Amino acid sequence: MGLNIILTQTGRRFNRDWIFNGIDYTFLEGNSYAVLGPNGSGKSTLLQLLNGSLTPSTGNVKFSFNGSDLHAEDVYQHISMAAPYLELIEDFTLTEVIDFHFKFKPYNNGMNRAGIIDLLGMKQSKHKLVRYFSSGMKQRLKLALAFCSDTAMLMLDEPTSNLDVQGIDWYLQLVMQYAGNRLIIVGSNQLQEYSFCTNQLHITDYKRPANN
Ligand SMILES: Nc1ncnc2c1ncn2[C@@H]1O[C@H](COP(=O)(O)OP(=O)(O)OP(=O)(O)O)[C@@H](O)[C@H]1O
Repeated sequence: MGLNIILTQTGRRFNRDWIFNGIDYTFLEGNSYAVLGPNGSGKSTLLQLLNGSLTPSTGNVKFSFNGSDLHAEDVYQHISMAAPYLELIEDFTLTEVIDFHFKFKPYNNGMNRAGIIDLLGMKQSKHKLVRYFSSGMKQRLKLALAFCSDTAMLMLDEPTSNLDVQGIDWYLQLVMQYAGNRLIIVGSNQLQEYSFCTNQLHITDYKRPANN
């Protein structure tokens, strides 16, 4: 399995404001990339282009899966994503959230519901409604769902938001154990959460004015 993404002269604007422009960049299967930049620079916007949920205003975003072209609207099937703006279903219990998620995505090899609850250390909270989880517990749950899904791309926007020091260590363990050989893209401005990435894309390099 493998997902590749090729950007050619890619730019995005909202109304008259160009967020970035002229990105030529290739994201290759099996590699890890950090998308870096200060608050409001356009990291989340670029991640949305890379997961097919937003179209570029100029230039191209081309996806391929196992060597065949993939339509942007089908990319979501091959992605697991964790981000502060993607909400969990608050009216579900932990068990229900896990079962619901894995109706749509397959488990990683050898993983199952009990394995995830173990990984989270949340046996006591199996039947607790997610709305009563702390913000750190919710973040851990989002990360566990993403890492334990068998998908070609792992997309993590601000993966350690709301995590304490132990939570950050726990996240780094997930990276070592469950990242596997997939394409990993991390949107971040905190070294601790992207230092394992072997490639870096700085949004500020693409703040040049647009021609159109
Ligand atoms: N739907 C939208 N309509 C108009 N402007 C938008 C929209 N989405 C994002 N923006 C603007 O685009 C810019 C980039 O936002 P984005 O969320 O991509 O930044 P970011 O680098 O992820 O920021 P942060 O680190 O704070 O999460 C901001 O100025 C934001 O206001």
